[in-house]
Amino acid sequence: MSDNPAGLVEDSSVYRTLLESTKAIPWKINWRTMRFEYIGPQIEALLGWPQDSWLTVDDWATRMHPEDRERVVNFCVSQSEAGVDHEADYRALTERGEYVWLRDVVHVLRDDNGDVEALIGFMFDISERKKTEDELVALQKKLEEYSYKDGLTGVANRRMFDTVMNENWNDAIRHQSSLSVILLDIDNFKAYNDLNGHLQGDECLKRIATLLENGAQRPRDFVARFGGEEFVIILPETDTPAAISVAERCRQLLLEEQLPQGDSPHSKQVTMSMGIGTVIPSRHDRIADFLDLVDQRLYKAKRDGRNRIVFD
Ligand SMILES: Nc1nc2c(ncn2[C@@H]2O[C@H](COP(=O)(O)OP(=O)(O)OP(=O)(O)O)[C@@H](O)[C@H]2O)c(=O)[nH]1
Repeated sequence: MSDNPAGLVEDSSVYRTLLESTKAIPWKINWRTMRFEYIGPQIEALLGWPQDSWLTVDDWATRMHPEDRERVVNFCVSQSEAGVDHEADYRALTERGEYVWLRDVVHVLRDDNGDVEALIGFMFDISERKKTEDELVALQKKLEEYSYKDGLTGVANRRMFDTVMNENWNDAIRHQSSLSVILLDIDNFKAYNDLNGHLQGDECLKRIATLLENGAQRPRDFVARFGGEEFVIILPETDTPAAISVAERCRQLLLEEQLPQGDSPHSKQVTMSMGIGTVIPSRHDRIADFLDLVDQRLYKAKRDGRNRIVFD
């Protein structure tokens, strides 16, 4: 029987062939001299730098993205000093000036005294994986956005309105400040859709959403789509006269847009009706009651002939 029971090949050329035919790039660094003792020839195909240009750890560190360098070098040095195997992801500079995402998997070798002697490892090209990760992060962000944005108009949706309204309500209780809300409904929008088509109706909703965002100018003012052809504006720290002037500004902006109503018997131009409410809420008041009151005013504006603002 052989004295090599594991069947390990003793001819080092076999190992070399194996190492140099993998996609991962093998390397070895002498920890005392901080010089490369070996790096696989595959490095040239991946990064463009010739195999014999990798002399010291400085060649490794300087060919790293400046944003990754300090973090990765500090991490690898501290792990190596502690004798801990580790991995690090970073962007490596190519000879053409581009960057490739690498994962370095590092194994720490110790001598008989237990002192760190060398580092050996493999570099893996993880660009594809990173790309997928980045795409997933972007997708996740989009999904989060969709969960609080109205898909058609891009302003906040009803769910977001509920959250923001709650925050402002509590804030107004705490500071005993005036909180105003404007509820707006496009007039005769059914007729608009019937006359101009649903797509044109969608366009009209988008333009009105943009215009409302321009009309409510303070940083904490907040516009949301309340549902269908109804929008809502929250105006924190705003009394009734100030809320009326925001509503008037929005109405004015809509008139300036001159959106034709189509061949409608109602009016030549798209208009909207608005209800305004202002409250300095106490702990006993309920948001739903306040919104009901504003809604009643909006419907009073409709009943009184539309294209108007009702605030009491
Ligand atoms: N194009 C489009 N239309 C919508 C959307 N959401 C709601 N609508 C339409 O808005 C119209 C609302 O009609 P009604 O509730 O009868 O009110 P109105 O015709 O505006 O009449 P008043 O509010 O009384 O002035 C309906 O025809 C809905 O189909 C949307 O996302 N896109």
